[in-house]
Amino acid sequence: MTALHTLRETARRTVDPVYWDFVAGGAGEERVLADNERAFDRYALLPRVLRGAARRDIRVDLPGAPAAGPVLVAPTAFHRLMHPDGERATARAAAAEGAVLVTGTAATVPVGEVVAAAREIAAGAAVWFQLTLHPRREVTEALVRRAEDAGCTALVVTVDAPVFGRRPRDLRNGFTDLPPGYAAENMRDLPGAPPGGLTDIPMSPAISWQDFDALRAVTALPVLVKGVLYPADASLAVAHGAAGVVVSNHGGRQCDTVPAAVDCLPAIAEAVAGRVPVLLDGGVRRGGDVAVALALGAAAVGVGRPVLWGLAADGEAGVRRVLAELRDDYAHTLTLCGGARNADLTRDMVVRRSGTW
Ligand SMILES: Cc1cc2nc3c(=O)[nH]c(=O)nc-3n(C[C@H](O)[C@H](O)[C@H](O)COP(=O)(O)O)c2cc1C
Ligand SMILES: CC(C)CC(=O)C(=O)O
Repeated sequence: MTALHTLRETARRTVDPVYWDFVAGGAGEERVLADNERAFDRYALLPRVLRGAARRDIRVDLPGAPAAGPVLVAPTAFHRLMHPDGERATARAAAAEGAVLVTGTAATVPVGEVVAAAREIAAGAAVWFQLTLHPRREVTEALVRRAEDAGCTALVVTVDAPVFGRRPRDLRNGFTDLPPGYAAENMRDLPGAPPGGLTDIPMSPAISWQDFDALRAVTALPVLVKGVLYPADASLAVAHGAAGVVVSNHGGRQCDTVPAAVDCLPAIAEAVAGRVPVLLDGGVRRGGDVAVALALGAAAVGVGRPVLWGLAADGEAGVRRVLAELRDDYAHTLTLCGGARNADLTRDMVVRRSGTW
């Protein structure tokens, strides 16, 4: 069992089973959830040798995060369900490990406190804000102002949630709202918006690129688009001024009939053609997965559930262990593949693992 899997099992024993199901589960029959991880087993790396790769540097320049580590904390809702310190602990851990933290609309600690917690650990810590666009633009704008005032350095707009995914575990458990004392704090007291319960996260199928353009008009922050699987949508995102594209199927929590995230990466990297960074999340569980994603064209990867395992198992220290393990395992894999820099991992080094055709 890897270090991450040990933390997962500790978390499973620690967390209320209803909250565990919320985190661990996915939409429908959880086919996509399973496939995100399994897909990485279908790829193998062909190492290069004798490349004189002694001076390793795995940093990457991302929007609002120069010299970031290649593993980001993907935005996940309601960290206080995992640990009383919630997003505060996650922020401190991410800052300590040099990882970009994406906090967001559904955080249970207000964004100002999250950024302050990160900056207490490292003055230059980068925190991005995940935004779910509200059909009423003034609500979105008020949320953006909160993120800007807090000191977030980029926005990440989630585009794969026009409606909430149908998640059988949550339906069976009756997990339809947050327990008393917990709220999506950033949604509190917004003009005309409801008070910040689970169902108050604004999801609307009416949102379009026009809303995206309207968002860009009210902020100077770089805006990434998260949840793209269709290559032409990645091109559209670039055309609409996106600063980055995140290939993601929302960790298998939305549509249960889409491909594994990593399988969508090459076509999107091709469509974007280096104009903006392409990121990937979904199923990343080891350094080799990070290496495969980078070789297939990702500039960096996000991790969702493993961070929550670490948080539930051991708070800030647990999240640090997860991020350090993935970073160090990636760096080790890079060296084993003859690379010193992320760019040394190239697409021709990725092959199908035998027996998985
Ligand atoms: C419990 C949980 C909550 C999530 N909440 C959000 C969210 O609020 N906004 C969002 O864009 N993505 C959300 N995601 C999706 C993650 O950002 C990410 O796409 C996914 O977790 C990556 O897959 P992984 O968990 O296999 O690493 C959530 C995922 C989980 C597991
Ligand atoms: C509360 C939700 C908006 C969080 C989410 O995106 C998810 O559970 O996948």
